[in-house]
Amino acid sequence: MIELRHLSAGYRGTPVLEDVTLTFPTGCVTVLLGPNGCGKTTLLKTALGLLPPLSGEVLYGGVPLSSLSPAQAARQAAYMAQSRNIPTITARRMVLHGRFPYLSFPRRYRKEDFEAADRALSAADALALAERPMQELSGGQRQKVYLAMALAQETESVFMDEPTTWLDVRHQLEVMRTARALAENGRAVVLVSHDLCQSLRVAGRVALLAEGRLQQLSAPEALYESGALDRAFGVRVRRVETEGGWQYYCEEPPEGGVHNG
Ligand SMILES: Nc1ncnc2c1ncn2[C@@H]1O[C@H](COP(=O)(O)OP(=O)(O)OP(=O)(O)O)[C@@H](O)[C@H]1O
Repeated sequence: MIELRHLSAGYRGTPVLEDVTLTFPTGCVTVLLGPNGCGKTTLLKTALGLLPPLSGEVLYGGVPLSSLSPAQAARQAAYMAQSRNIPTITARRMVLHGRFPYLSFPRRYRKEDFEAADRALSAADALALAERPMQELSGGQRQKVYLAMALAQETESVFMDEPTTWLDVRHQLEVMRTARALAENGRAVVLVSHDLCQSLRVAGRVALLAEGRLQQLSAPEALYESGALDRAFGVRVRRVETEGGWQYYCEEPPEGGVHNG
């Protein structure tokens, strides 16, 4: 399990987030929610060791991340990043990059790496794209390949930064279903999304970040009932009960805005 202890994260000594204590348990989708620029990506990158903490600790299974090699860390946590350069390779080669942490010198893929890559392509509904060059794929198709690359890493924790960007509604729902299925199969899924309504439906727990702090960590229903979402986003979040459970939606704030307390 990955754990953040009194973590301050930011750039060049200036914190974006301070004193965040949070665990990402297995079997659960933890969604990070918060307004633009509140530090969601900064927190993910710090938890993954891509950005050094300003203070506090990141622990992987009780071991400080700073004491692990990049390959050891990458066998525990995979990252589906928000944007990246598009290399001139096929989708299958891209997904095989997810196997790097398992290769020893000389880096030659084994049969099991090809099998893991194809399992991941299949789970991300991207097997049909395997031989296509990345450069020729649409934004949504590429997004599926990046998801497959993260899955091919076969880690206990999977971090996804806005994984539904570029996807049409059906594929957005599929990615959310995949996130939930990964958690049901015992993984820890950490998801950043701007789709408040989908996030509240998929989350086991929501960490609400705003004003440089972790404001609240709770189940979606409790977070909704607290009114903290309305205050953080300056909207009115509403919900209706349907056969499929709660459906959330947002309305304009009342005149005069949403007040604290
Ligand atoms: N490389 C960087 N150097 C300096 N400041 C940065 C850097 N990257 C991000 N920031 C700043 O850190 C703050 C948090 O950015 P971050 O990308 O973590 O926010 P976010 O919550 O993920 O935002 P969004 O919802 O818009 O994607 C912002 O003020 C941003 O300008």
